[in-house]
Amino acid sequence: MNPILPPFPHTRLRRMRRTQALRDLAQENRLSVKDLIWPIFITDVPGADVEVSSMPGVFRMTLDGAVRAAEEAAKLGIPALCLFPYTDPAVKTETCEMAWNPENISNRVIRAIKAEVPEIAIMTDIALDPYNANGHDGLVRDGVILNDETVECLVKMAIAQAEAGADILGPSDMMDGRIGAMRAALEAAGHSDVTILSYAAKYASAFYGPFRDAVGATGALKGDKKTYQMNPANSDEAIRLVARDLAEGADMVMVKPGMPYLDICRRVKDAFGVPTYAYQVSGEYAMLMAAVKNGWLDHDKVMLESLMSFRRAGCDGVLSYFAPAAARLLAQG
Ligand SMILES: NCc1[nH]cc(CCC(=O)O)c1CC(=O)O
Repeated sequence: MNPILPPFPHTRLRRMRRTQALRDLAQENRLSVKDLIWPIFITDVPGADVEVSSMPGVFRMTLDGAVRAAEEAAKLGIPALCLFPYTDPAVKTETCEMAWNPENISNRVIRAIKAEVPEIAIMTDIALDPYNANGHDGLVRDGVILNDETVECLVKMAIAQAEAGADILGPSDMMDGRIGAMRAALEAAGHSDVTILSYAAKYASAFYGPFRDAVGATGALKGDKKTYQMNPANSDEAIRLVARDLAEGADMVMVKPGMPYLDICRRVKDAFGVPTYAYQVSGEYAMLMAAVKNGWLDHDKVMLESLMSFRRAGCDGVLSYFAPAAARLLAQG
């Protein structure tokens, strides 16, 4: 861009900011309820359907609660829900079989929502951590996260979710080769319409802390995820990962976390022009809500400003725990 800018006073940039009507006309980006994906935590553990202490206003839901959330999302116009299971430590094993069990909580919730509110798109999470005694996204042997063996498990998980009726599969595991393996397996199993939103540029971030509380992984996780999630210092590597996942058959890509990585969102959108999403993760939500609770920030204003920042950075949409609150506010105009 090469702006033509005659000298002052011919140019007075404040002219276009004088009234709301002029500001509306000059506005470059807009935030709509249609840009939102609402992540929810689901559980079948009795008594676990409570507020997540580090995420004020976010509650784990039972199957019935999740169906009600889908009804609410439909009423508000939110196009998609993303499901994250909180599991009983007793079902977590080192081999993670529960991850591809058609009767696990995620797959039951997918079927229940699809039966009651079919118009809502259901996104899933594909990674072994909710079912892994080690808390890692992949199988662990002698302290090493196994890539190829994990991919086989992830493919089984993907097929089980597709069979349950998921619309969007969200591999969040960061193993190499998983998108291609899943795409081939989906085609072979007759699920050629199931979309993949790859967590392509997912960083080893400290901002996931509250999420690990929400899904009950905090105690289980041994060590960190730095051998598979990205180094927060890297940017070119994100471009290579996105290129790789698109080449393997991803329909959409994600950058995660969101606000500390808006530069990556912009680079990805400019480089590829594909449907690009950001995940405003649990720690970002917790951070804003903590300041709101202290009376230091205005809830509605920071919520909308933070969500708009993703649109300005080139994102087509955003996964956010603020989705229902933002949708209600956007409906008021
Ligand atoms: N596969 C796990 C997964 N999927 C989504 C999140 C984080 C989401 C959030 O913080 O809101 C994580 C956590 C992690 O990688 O440890």
